[in-house]
Amino acid sequence: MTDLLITSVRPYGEGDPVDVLVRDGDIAEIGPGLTAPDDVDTVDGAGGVLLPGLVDLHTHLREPGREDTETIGTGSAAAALGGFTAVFAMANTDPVADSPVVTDHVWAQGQAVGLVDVHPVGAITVGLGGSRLSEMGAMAAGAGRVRVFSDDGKCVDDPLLMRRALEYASGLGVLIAQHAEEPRLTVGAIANEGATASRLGLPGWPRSAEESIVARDAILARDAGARVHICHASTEGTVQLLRWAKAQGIAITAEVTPHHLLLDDSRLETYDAVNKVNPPLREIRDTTALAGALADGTVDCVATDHAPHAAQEKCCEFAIARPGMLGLQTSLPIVVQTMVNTGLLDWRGVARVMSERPAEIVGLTDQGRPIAVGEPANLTVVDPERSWVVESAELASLSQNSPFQGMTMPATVVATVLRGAVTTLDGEVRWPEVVRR
Ligand SMILES: NC(=O)N[C@@H](CC(=O)O)C(=O)O
Ligand SMILES: [Zn+2]
Ligand SMILES: [Zn+2]
Repeated sequence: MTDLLITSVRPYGEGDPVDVLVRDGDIAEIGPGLTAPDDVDTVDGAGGVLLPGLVDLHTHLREPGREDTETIGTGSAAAALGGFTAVFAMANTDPVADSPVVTDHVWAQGQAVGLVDVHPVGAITVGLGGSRLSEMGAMAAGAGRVRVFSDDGKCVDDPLLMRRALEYASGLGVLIAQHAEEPRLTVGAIANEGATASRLGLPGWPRSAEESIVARDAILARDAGARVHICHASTEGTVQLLRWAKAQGIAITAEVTPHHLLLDDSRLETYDAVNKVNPPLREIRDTTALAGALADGTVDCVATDHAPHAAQEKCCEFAIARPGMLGLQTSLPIVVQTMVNTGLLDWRGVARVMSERPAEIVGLTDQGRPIAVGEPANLTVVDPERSWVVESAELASLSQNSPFQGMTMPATVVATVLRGAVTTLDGEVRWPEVVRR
């Protein structure tokens, strides 16, 4: 059965436009002038770029516990509109995703929604408490097949516990993802420690809080023979440490967020808490180092750290506002702006950092695949020329804390395809069936 014909797209932005025919969820034919039966679903690519479906290793979907700010349904819609076919939902929910009860629910609910594969991240420690390891094996063996564990939102700061987590994870073949923040160095901290924070009277969050943990964990991973992944790398020093660690053959990987590529702490002048995030926005030298590192592979991939918060948690004093920013619907255009339009990456590079590498890091075998006959049709069509203006209220998320409000994005996700089914087209979600949102 033919599912779908995508016309006039340029895989990886290369060569002349071709058509792509999808059958039974897989790519069946690629070439110019393909035809399909009349009743087949079609997407007009209009000469746009075809990428493998995007994969996000770091999102917060807030279900269970804070369904007033996001659900697996609304978060899935935002993800699909952003070009994603798989996302990893962090464990800092309520209850915490520290048991198969929660992780299996997240997986099952994501499948019931059907817009994007929602892979649960399991907590490393019980209740994110930082003192006792969770039952990683039970979560890995459950229906949610958890393959990434993280206490994100909190750092696993106890070095002995981190060592044990790495050893345990390496035996299970799963990945530990660290929120690198030495908590003793960030007590009361809210903005990057530097000139801007001093001028604005905001307590500083020093780079050393991140870098000391990155260095420590690289060494712990080396000695455990384990892999470690660094969440939301934000400093020039972290880039240098990653470069050093990779040169030693340490199995360390890292992600950077779109906001840490584009924004710096000069945004804080307004005291608008939409710019509050953890780790904080840094300085130009950091954004420059991160972009260079993403281009040369020192930083492996982009991850959104999509972190929805309610209005009352953001429209308040900077000091008490929650940290976090929306990211799913703006990530691809920001990568275009910071990496493609600057000449740092071509579209092959975008496919690498937003799909192939993240899929590889977590061992997804059906995502981040080549655009080729016989491969699963997880695809994203991008119009690289069509710009749009961010209106937070119009994003699919239940929350509106986008720091990109009012900014012009240089590129548009035209369509997203999950296993041959169109999940979004021209900014509209195609809900597979009536589901709870
Ligand atoms: N990034 C953030 O500022 N906030 C995240 C937690 C986290 O990613 O550390 C959240 O859950 O809101
Ligand atoms: Zn974090
Ligand atoms: Zn996070």
